[in-house]
Amino acid sequence: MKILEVKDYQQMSNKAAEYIIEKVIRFPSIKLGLATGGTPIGTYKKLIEDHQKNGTSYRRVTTFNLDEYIGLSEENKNSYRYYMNENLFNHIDIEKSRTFIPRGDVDDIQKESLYYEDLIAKHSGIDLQVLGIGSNGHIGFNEPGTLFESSTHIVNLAPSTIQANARFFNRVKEVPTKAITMGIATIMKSKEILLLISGEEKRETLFRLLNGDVNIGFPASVLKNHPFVTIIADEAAVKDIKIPR
Ligand SMILES: O=P(O)(O)OC[C@H]1O[C@](O)(CO)[C@@H](O)[C@@H]1O
Repeated sequence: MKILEVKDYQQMSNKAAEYIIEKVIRFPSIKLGLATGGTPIGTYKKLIEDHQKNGTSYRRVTTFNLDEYIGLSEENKNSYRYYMNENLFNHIDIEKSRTFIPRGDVDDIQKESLYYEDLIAKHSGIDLQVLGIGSNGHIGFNEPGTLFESSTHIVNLAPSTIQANARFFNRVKEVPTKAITMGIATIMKSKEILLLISGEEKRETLFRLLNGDVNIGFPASVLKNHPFVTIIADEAAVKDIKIPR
């Protein structure tokens, strides 16, 4: 894993956006894996700014999002489809028909999981997957204990994840308790991974990632088995952590 240390959230967002833009310019038909949550919002802002200023085009780009809450329709303001439209897709020239997010509001979620996994495979996989990380080490919505062999599946969200995500809802009771997520094996099949970590509250998470062993109790540890992972972490997250070189 390669680690790029930057000053703060803004610098992390700038660097991540530069990283993505460079790939999109070099490979206009790139397949990007995208994340939601608070972490990538600044990165998406920079992508929009660059698109408006420099005209970087996403016309031929295909995107696959990691996850979606079960029970929320695409129009629901807390759905990840709504988030992606609002924070990125509505402001760049991407073809909406090439932006894929698992559906959380269909009757047969099991079928949707198989369909989504198959869809990614049919597109020959993801070239660059952007990831955030939960405090408990979750990637996508793969909570501790998820098998590394897992493909797209349904999960029960950990109480700590529900608490952490309650800030986006009016009340904690409104946070869905289940989600559909790419599995760990799905994520690991991506050719390259860009992991973003910011803030003091993620310091222990980063410490465990860098210094702990690979085990299913801390899902992100699997990334140590991937040949091309770049972490962009800010000072608040990295502070006092000895980075193994
Ligand atoms: O970026 P945040 O809001 O800290 O969330 C971290 C991770 O948790 C999730 O929001 C899921 O809980 C992921 O989508 C995200 O990568």
